Amino acid sequence: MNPITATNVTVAYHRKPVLQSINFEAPEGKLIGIIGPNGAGKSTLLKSILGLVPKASGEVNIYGKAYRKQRQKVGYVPQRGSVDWDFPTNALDVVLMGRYGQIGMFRRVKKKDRREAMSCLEKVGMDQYANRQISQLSGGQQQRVFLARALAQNAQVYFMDEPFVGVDAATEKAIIQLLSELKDQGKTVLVVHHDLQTVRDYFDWIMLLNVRKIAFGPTAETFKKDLLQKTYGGKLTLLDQEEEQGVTTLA
Ligand SMILES: Nc1ncnc2c1ncn2[C@@H]1O[C@H](COP(=O)(O)OP(=O)(O)OP(=O)(O)O)[C@@H](O)[C@H]1O
Repeated sequence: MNPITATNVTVAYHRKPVLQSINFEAPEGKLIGIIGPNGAGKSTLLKSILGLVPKASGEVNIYGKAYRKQRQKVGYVPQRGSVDWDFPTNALDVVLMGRYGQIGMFRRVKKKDRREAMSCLEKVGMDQYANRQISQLSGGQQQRVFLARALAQNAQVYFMDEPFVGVDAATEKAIIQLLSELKDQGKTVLVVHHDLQTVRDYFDWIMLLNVRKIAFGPTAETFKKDLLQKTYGGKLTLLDQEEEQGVTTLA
């Protein structure tokens, strides 16, 4: 069964549609990039799937059922800028929050949960910061803690909103390693992504989005100049310049 099925999803802010009639079926066990210009609706697509913004119409199913029935199967790494980092909590507690689906809101956190959470922090190289307040971590370290929280959830489908923004090369590598481990475990990961240069290396499939779905398919067939032109419009001249400089190679 497909991990995500979106049917006719339309979202409007103040009556202005920012996503229009989006249909897609995401294949299982793939790393999927969502690509498109600023304001294309990429974050809104993730939020509408997770029920964080209301849909004007349409429906999304996770493994055939509404999201509210499948919460435990879904992990979300929000955009770093959208999180209140002054919230007084330490890194380990943030990761433990990821386990509440399994612990149950009103049951006590057991040693096993702490061990699991610590091992997730270890996987992202943050175990030595377990007791540090999250406001006292660097941007890249905060991002790693959020990834650890998603790991602790042990979900089947992950949504990540620009996880590579503002992180150093080592963190970017760590995230990519983690994504490929999730994929090896048969999990499906949707990632909002900006850097066109890395699309081909990072993703098996991509969605090109600009209010409407322009294309969705295997990267080799979809990361094409004509489709990118349709997605980015006039802004693609910038890509052409990069191509001339040998920075981006478009098929
Ligand atoms: N809470 C909101 N209220 C009103 N309009 C919003 C809100 N959030 C987003 N928008 C508008 O919806 C459109 C899509 O925004 P969204 O953040 O989904 O785009 P995006 O593709 O993720 O952009 P970026 O690449 O810049 O992060 C934009 O025009 C934005 O201004």
